[in-house]
Amino acid sequence: MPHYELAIIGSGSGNSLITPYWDGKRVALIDGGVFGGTCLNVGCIPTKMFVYPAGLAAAPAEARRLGVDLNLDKVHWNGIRDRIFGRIDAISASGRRYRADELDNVDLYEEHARFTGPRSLRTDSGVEITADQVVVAAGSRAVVPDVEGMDLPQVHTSDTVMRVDGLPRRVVVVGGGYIAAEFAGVFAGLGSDVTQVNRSERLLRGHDADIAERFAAAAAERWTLRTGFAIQSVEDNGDGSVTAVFTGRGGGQLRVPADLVLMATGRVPNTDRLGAEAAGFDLRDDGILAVDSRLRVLSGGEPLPGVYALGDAANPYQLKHVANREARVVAHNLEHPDRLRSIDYTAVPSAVFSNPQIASVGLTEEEARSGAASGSDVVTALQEYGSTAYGWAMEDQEGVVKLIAERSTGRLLGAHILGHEASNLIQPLVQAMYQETPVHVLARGPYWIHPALMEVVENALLALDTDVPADAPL
Ligand SMILES: Cc1cc2nc3c(=O)[nH]c(=O)nc-3n(C[C@H](O)[C@H](O)[C@H](O)COP(=O)(O)OP(=O)(O)OC[C@H]3O[C@@H](n4cnc5c(N)ncnc54)[C@H](O)[C@@H]3O)c2cc1C
Ligand SMILES: NC(=O)c1ccc[n+]([C@@H]2O[C@H](COP(=O)([O-])OP(=O)(O)OC[C@H]3O[C@@H](n4cnc5c(N)ncnc54)[C@H](O)[C@@H]3O)[C@@H](O)[C@H]2O)c1
Repeated sequence: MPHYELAIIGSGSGNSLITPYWDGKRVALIDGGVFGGTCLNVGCIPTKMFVYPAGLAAAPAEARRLGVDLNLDKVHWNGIRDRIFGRIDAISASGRRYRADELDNVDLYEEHARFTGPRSLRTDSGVEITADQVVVAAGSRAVVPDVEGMDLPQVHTSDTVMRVDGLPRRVVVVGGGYIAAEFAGVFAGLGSDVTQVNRSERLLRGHDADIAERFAAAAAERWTLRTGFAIQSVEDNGDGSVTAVFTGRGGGQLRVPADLVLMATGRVPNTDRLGAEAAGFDLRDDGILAVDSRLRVLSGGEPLPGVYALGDAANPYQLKHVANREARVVAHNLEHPDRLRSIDYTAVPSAVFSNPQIASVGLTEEEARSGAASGSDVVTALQEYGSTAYGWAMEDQEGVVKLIAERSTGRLLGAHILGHEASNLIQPLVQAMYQETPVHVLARGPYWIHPALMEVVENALLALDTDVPADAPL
C-alpha cells in the first residue's frame, strides 16, 4: 500500500499545492478527469477566450450608433475553437507531463478515488493510498434536470458546448445564472439566433434587483429572452435539429426549435462521489464539505488534523479566485502545521462576462436594508455611464454603477456595475471595502483620471449621501 506525505484529490486548484517545499517528499496527485480541472479546461479561461471575439463580432451594431459603419464578414467558429483549445490543451498536457513524468517525488493517479478513512483512499483500479496529510480539491460538476432528451447529441453543458463543430444557427440556453448569461452573450455575439429560457421570472438570482432587471432588459435587446418556463423535454426532430419543450408557470407550453441546446442549470460539488461518509467528513446541506476557518475538514463538528478542503468542494462561491486564495492558505497550513492561518472572505467580488458585463461585490440593496440596524442608515447611488464624458463618447445607454453605503460611517456595503469593463471598474471598490476606506475618502482623496470611464465610479461615490466629517478631503 503506497504511503505519501501528501495526497491531493483534484488537479485544478489542487495542483498549485505542490510547492518546492514538497521536493523530495512523496506526493500523490489524483484526478479522474482532464488534468488542470474546470477553470483551465472547460471553465473561466476558454469561456472568456470566446467572450472576447464575440464582443468584436458584436461591434458593428454598436459602431453604427456612433456613425461608423462596420461590416461583419464572417465568424470562423472552428478557427476560434481550435485556436482556443490549441492553447489550452497544450497547457493541460504540459502540466500533466510535468507532474507525471518530470517530478520523481510525485505520483499522478489518473482515475477516480474515494475515501476509505480520513487519510486513506481507494482508486477505481483498486490502489489503496494512505497519506499523512490530505487535501480535497475535487471541484463541482454541471447538473441537468432529469427530463427526457438530455442524452441527445444536440444537448450540451458547458463541458462540451465549446468544442462543437460549426457555429450552431439556433441555440436554446436553459437557465438564468452566470453560465447561461455568458454563453447567451457569446452565441448571440457570434451570430447565432439565441433563445434563453429561465424557470423563474428573474435572471441572475442573488444579484442586486436593479442590476438584474437592467441586465434582463439589455439581454432582451440582443437575444430572445423567455422567463417563467421550466424545461420539460428535448425532442428529436429527426432532421438533425431538436425542439426544446418548456412548461409555463401558468400551465402553458413553449416549444423552441434549435440546432443546439445548452443546459446551464447549475453545478453541484463533487463531494457525493468521494465516500465522504466513510471518512466521517461533515457535509453541509448544499453538499459542500464543512470546514473551519483554517480550511480543515470537520468531522462531528471538530477539525480533522491534516485533512483540508478547498475550492468548489468547500465553499459556496464557485469562483476560481476564491479557490486560488484558499489554495494559498492550505499550502501554508500543510507546510506549517504549528502556525495555521485562516481564510479571509472579506469583499469577494465576481463578474458575469456577458454582454453587457456585470461585476459585483458585497451586499445587494435588499440585503443591506434588511440587515441594517436602521434602514435609514443605508444610502444608495445610481450613476449612469451616460452621465460622464467617456459615456458620452461611447453614446452609452445602459451602463450603470450602483453603490450601497452606510450613511453614518461612510462604509461601502455593496457595489454593482453593469456595462463595459465592469469587471475592471469594480476593483477600486473592492479595495475600499477590503481596507474599510470610507466612501468620501475614496471619492475625494485620490485623484481620478479625467475623462476616463472610471469617472462613473468617482461620480457614484460622490453621489452617496453619507455623513462627511469637516476635515474630510475636499
Ligand atoms: C463555464 C464556466 C465558466 C466559469 N467562469 C469563471 C470565471 O470567469 N471566473 C471565476 O472565478 N470562476 C469561473 N468558473 C468557476 C471556476 O471554474 C471554479 O470555481 C473553479 O475551477 C473551481 O476549482 P476547483 O479547484 O475547486 O475544482 P476543479 O478545477 O473542478 O478541479 C477538481 C478536479 O477534481 C477531479 N475530481 C473530482 N472528484 C474526484 C475524485 N473523487 N477522484 C479523482 N478526481 C476527482 C476532477 O476531475 C477535477 O479535475 C467557471 C466555471 C464554469 C463551469
Ligand atoms: N464569471 C464567473 O465568475 C462564472 C462564470 C460561470 C460560472 N461561474 C460559477 O459557476 C457556478 C454555476 O453556474 P450556473 O450558471 O450553472 O449556475 P447558477 O446557479 O448561477 O444558475 C443556475 C440556473 O439554472 C436554473 N435552473 C436550475 N434548475 C433548473 C431546471 N430544472 N429547469 C430550469 N432552470 C433551472 C436556475 O434557476 C438558475 O437560473 C456559478 O455559481 C458561478 O459561481 C462563474
